[in-house]
Amino acid sequence: MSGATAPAGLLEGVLASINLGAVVLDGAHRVALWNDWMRRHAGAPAAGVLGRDLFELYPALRGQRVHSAVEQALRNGFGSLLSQSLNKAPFPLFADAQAAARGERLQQAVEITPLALAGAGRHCLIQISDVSVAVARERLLREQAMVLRSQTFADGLTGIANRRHFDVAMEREQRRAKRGGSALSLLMIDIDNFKSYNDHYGHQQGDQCLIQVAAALAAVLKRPCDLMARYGGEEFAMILPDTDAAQAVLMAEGVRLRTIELAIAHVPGMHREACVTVSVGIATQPAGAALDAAALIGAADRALYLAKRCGRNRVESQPPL
Ligand SMILES: Nc1nc2c(ncn2[C@@H]2O[C@H](COP(=O)(O)OP(=O)(O)OP(=O)(O)O)[C@@H](O)[C@H]2O)c(=O)[nH]1
Repeated sequence: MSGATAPAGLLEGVLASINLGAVVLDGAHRVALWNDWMRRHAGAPAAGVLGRDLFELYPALRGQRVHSAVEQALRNGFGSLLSQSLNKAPFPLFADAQAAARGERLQQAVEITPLALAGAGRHCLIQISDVSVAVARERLLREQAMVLRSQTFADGLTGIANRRHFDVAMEREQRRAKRGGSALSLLMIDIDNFKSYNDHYGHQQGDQCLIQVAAALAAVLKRPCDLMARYGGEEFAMILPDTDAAQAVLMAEGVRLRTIELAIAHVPGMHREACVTVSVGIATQPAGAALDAAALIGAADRALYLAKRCGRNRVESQPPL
């Protein structure tokens, strides 16, 4: 052992300087130590709290995780680390007076450790660290992840679900329909003679037309479980869970009429109607049938092809094979 002795006041200096709240309680929850960090963030000088029961100072802590962890430490000698996700800010501690006025507490990580002090019975040490920066960073990362996730599932031009989203939703709804023995319908929707529209008005106006049609068709859907996606260039798809063949025809007719209502002028002479129209192919998996997604998509594609062959601006159905 070296003979070096600590300078006087070393412990007090350390306690006053550490970037951490340090509180010591005796066996009756009375505050035996309250460091300078606590004075700054709780707005309470040590003199006002020493000797007082912590749970009288902060009655809101009674019955909470901090309370039971203190009891555990004092009665059983077990320490606890309170999970930040469950105990975001148990103590009324604030970065500064403005944050206190706004009621914005520091995010806290709290550790409670039993202390065996010779001749003084069991005490416990509560250490509180400010984890606000880490929590804010975590929240930002989570938000960014959500934005990225929504971007990977949204079509860049129209903002509706993209093909990847469609594929995932189709598999999910197919499984759900099989499990629940319910019907599932799929509509394939294609803008008629869109090549002429693009060639005549230009690609930019073509894009505007796609945006308008996508928004109008998405508004036809009323139930949260329905999904409208951009399937390819000028082709859209609608997944309609719990929808039988007759209901699917009604939806498809709604889609066709809604497009006409937009009254977007088509190229004179290149299209039978004066305005932009769509053809719709329908396929339905009847309640109780066990099909796969490819069979339903294949049938809706055939139905769409039939609608095009029969003159466009119409609705056709085909049975899945
Ligand atoms: N402006 C624009 N045009 C697109 C986009 N994606 C696909 N297209 C165009 O959509 C047109 C599709 O043409 P076709 O597949 O020949 O079909 P169509 O002219 O609509 O004829 P039918 O489907 O038989 O009625 C092509 O001219 C593509 O260039 C897009 O994102 N923006």
